[in-house]
Amino acid sequence: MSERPVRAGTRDPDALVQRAGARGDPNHDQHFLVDDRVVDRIPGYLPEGTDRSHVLEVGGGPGVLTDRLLASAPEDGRVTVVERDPMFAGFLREEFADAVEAGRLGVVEGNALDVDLPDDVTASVSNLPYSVSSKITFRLLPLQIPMVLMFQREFAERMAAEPGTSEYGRLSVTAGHYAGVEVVEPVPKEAFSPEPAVESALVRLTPRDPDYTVPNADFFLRFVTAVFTQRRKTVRNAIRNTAHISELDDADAVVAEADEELLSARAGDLSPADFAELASLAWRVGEPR
Ligand SMILES: C[S@@+](CC[C@H](N)C(=O)[O-])C[C@H]1O[C@@H](n2cnc3c(N)ncnc32)[C@H](O)[C@@H]1O
Repeated sequence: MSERPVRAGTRDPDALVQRAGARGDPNHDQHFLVDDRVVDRIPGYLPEGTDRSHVLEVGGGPGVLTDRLLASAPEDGRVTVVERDPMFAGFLREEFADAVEAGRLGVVEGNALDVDLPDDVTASVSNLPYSVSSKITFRLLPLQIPMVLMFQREFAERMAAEPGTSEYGRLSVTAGHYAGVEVVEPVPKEAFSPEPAVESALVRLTPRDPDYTVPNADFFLRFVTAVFTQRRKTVRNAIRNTAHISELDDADAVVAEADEELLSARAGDLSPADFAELASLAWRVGEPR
């Protein structure tokens, strides 16, 4: 049995998994980082100048990332880790008992989708459970904090995609509404145990105001989602065909007033600002419910 090291930031991933006494269960999104070169780099991907006084980690597992986050926090800084699996939540409390006692680590046992989150978190660094990574991300994005999150690689590339590329879509526009999105490191399957079926990537999300304005953010996101469900159609037809999703009573009024160039394009060619122009018009004349 390996000893628990005293200094944060030095715990060996394999030893942690061993001490936790349980293998990761892929059916519960449990793929643990075991390549310490990758883990060591992760906290450094937060944007320069990030306030690290209270970092949120979603999905702590056996705590290899928790360990690095505690090590990279300022002396009076805190880490809160949310973990759904009671066995791993209990292990984290025990393994990091010193940090818990000192008030530097809080372990919240529960589902990150609905558990109360502390209202003073300043950043998030997480190796997310992939089956709910989108929902968790869109719960965190409105907090407008810098984040470094691990995703399935394909998902990460869709989030960061530019207009006109095949990866560009609903995800790129909606995530980009809250943050600048950059893929900072592709991570191979071998960095995890058990290995996931897909490749992964680390993404940096830097909060920012978009370079356009919209009268209602929820409606904008709904409108973008609706139009992208018909990405092969012209925007004109997509707006008409998806009024039930965007919840517009008068999609024809939108089409009658919109710019012809935007209407004859496909969704994948519109910039976020183009979407904002159309959504603003739809909000004004389309009788949104
Ligand atoms: C990919 S593992 C990451 C574990 C650890 N941070 C690491 O990097 O090795 C995801 C963790 O999230 C936990 N988890 C799964 N679904 C969750 C949810 N809805 N809310 C909170 N934690 C969840 C799993 O039990 C697992 O420990």
